[in-house]
Amino acid sequence: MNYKIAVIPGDGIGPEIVGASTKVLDKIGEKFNHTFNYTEVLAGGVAIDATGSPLPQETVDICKASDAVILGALGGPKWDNLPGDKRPEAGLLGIRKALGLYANLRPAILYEELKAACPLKPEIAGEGLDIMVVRELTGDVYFGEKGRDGDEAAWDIMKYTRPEVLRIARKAFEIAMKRNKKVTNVDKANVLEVSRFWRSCVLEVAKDFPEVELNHLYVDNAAMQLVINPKQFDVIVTGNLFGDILSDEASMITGSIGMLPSASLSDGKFGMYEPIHGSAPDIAGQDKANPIATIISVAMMLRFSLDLIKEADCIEAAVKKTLAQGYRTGDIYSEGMKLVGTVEMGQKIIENL
Ligand SMILES: NC(=O)c1ccc[n+]([C@@H]2O[C@H](COP(=O)([O-])OP(=O)(O)OC[C@H]3O[C@@H](n4cnc5c(N)ncnc54)[C@H](O)[C@@H]3O)[C@@H](O)[C@H]2O)c1
Ligand SMILES: CC(C)[C@H](C(=O)O)[C@@H](O)C(=O)O
Ligand SMILES: [Mg+2]
Repeated sequence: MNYKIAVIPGDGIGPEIVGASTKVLDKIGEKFNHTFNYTEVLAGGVAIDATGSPLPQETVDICKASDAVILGALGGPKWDNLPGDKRPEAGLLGIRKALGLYANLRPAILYEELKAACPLKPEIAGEGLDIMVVRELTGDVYFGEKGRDGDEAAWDIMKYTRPEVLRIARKAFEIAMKRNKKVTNVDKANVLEVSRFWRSCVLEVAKDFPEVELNHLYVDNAAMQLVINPKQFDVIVTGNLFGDILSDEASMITGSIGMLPSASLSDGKFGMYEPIHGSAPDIAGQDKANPIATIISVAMMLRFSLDLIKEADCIEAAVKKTLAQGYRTGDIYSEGMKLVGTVEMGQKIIENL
């Protein structure tokens, strides 16, 4: 089969990690007889430099005409002083919104091989830690009304509508039905009206899933529970802002932010696949970035958007094998392991496909 893939390398380490993952995908194509046709498009800082806009219309059009999108990371210090709507990050929010990608699945899995990189005590992290953070991605304070009154005040309105909450809650319950049938709703319903509303919508959807156990945590408690008892979680469903923060926290439990992939999905098969981390300006261009989050994001693309399950399994198995052989980028390195760069990590994974 032939597949059309839009590729947004972006800024900082973006081109390095995306380069490693498309090489993995090419090898999968060879092995399983598929052709992946890439169209590289601009977004973020590099798009600002080339076109003046963080999200050129051409990028949106090409993404819409593709089967799926792979994104590296957008943003960096060079563009930090631009006004909000001109920043690289506005390009990321814009593409998520334009493609209707309301459900962001961020699986935090602690690989057996990476136990030494997990900062939690072994008895806390335990065996087989596997959490799915389902983050709402096109609403909340990210997309509410914004304003600024000169030097006096500024505001970003936190708002959710009923259809927005119902659809993300449904997604979370459907995912839980295929896992351990437990959903933890995370909000701040003790303080925020928007959270009380969110929770009432989640409760409404829960009625359609009587087999799923539902509990609720306030976000501050959830942040604490993630480090004291992460094994209690199966699926976490939460809003855009809380999900952003909690998924970075969950990523560290897996050893590094360089390990956490994500799928940003709409209702159909289409999706954008992006690591949860950023452009890591501190290590950009130095062959130090861990490409695994992006490579596993590509496996998620094969699984969710292209229905290529064997191929996705093959990538995930190759990543595990490479870790079992002791290869580590700096972020997941521990004593006695073999330190490799981005390129070599990618090559080892390809050899293990
Ligand atoms: N999806 C995205 O495009 C995305 C996500 C988060 C942040 N950002 C942007 O990226 C820029 C930098 O943000 P930040 O520094 O807060 O977060 P970051 O995730 O880029 O980096 C945080 C820390 O994690 C490390 N790190 C991140 N990814 C890594 C990897 N693959 N391998 C090894 N180490 C890795 C970095 O070196 C850094 O020390 C900002 O402009 C921010 O807005 C973009
Ligand atoms: C860069 C930023 C807009 C983005 C977000 O907050 O969604 C990032 O932190 C992420 O987690 O994908
Ligand atoms: Mg984030």
